[in-house]
Amino acid sequence: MSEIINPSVVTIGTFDGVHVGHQKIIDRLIDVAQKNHLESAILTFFPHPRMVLQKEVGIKLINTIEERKKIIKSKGVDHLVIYPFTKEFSRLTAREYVEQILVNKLNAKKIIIGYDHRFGRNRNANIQDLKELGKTFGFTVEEISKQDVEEVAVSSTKIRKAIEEGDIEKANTFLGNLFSLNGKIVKGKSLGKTLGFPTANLEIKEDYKIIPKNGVYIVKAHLDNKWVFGMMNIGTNPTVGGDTQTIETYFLDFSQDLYGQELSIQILKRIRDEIKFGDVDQLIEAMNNDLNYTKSYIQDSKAINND
Ligand SMILES: Cc1cc2nc3c(=O)[nH]c(=O)nc-3n(C[C@H](O)[C@H](O)[C@H](O)COP(=O)(O)O)c2cc1C
Ligand SMILES: Nc1ncnc2c1ncn2[C@@H]1O[C@H](COP(=O)(O)OP(=O)(O)O)[C@@H](O)[C@H]1O
Repeated sequence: MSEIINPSVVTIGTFDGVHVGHQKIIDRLIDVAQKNHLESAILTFFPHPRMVLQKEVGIKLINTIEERKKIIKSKGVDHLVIYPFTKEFSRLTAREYVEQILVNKLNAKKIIIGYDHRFGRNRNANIQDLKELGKTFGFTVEEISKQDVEEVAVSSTKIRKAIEEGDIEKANTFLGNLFSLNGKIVKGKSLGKTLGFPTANLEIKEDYKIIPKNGVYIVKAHLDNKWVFGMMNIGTNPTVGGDTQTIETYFLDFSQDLYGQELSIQILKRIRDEIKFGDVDQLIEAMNNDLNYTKSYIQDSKAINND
């Protein structure tokens, strides 16, 4: 973790999704920073505390740590400080944590924090304790109200649920952005080309990334300096006897080799469930229907966005 030399205003949290509720806190953080001539910093823990303390839960996150870094940077926050959350770290007392991290490493002069934030060994300390420690260490504490905190927590949970149910449009509305999957294009079973629909297989290295419900989706990706639309299948390819989950996209009006490339694929809309067809001809017919549906979606969205 890098140290922040200049005095800062800090907020602490996971910020999973960096959604419209988080955006309000980020706006506040930047506003306080500017008015007080401080640098703005978000302190986040990675791996997520629940990944370390409750491994069995297997939590899924909307953003990988790399995705979160990128989005937060794009919002104009000066520092995203990622502190490695370990069992040893979780045993620091509240005072040790405040002194070692918030004061010595982040040089915090102001801390913006939820009314119910708890910290230190066994989550012993609360916002009142933080205010007291502020008197010793020279920072002040600004509280985020119950209502604002609940809005944020509820929408991260709501977004995860919407993604798991395949309701990408709802997730995108809450995110104020398009949900995306990022990874590398790898070789598949080499069946796609024979079906007339070559598909780029996306390999996501982070096992904690949330994956939408199996099914077919309209997507877009930035390839070769332009936006290309595609249709993505998430599933096990039951028609051709597959059994492991793959994420594969056929890109429209595109014919280049994508193997080995890092791709960011943004998901726009769900089309249908993945189906186990009786034979490959039925699958091809369904893919052609998906193609027609996708083309008319693109036409309509072009009419709306005028691009
Ligand atoms: C738009 C689209 C829809 C698809 N729908 C289904 C489906 O409903 N059922 C299915 O078994 N496979 C479906 N597939 C997956 C094909 O079976 C898959 O593309 C084929 O197995 C090629 O795999 P490969 O890329 O590993 O060669 C779909 C693929 C695409 C691109
Ligand atoms: N329109 C396209 N959409 C997706 N991939 C394409 C397209 N045109 C060419 N490709 C290339 O073809 C590969 C997919 O071919 P495919 O026969 O499905 O093989 P495999 O399943 O072994 O990856 C992609 O990874 C990409 O490199």
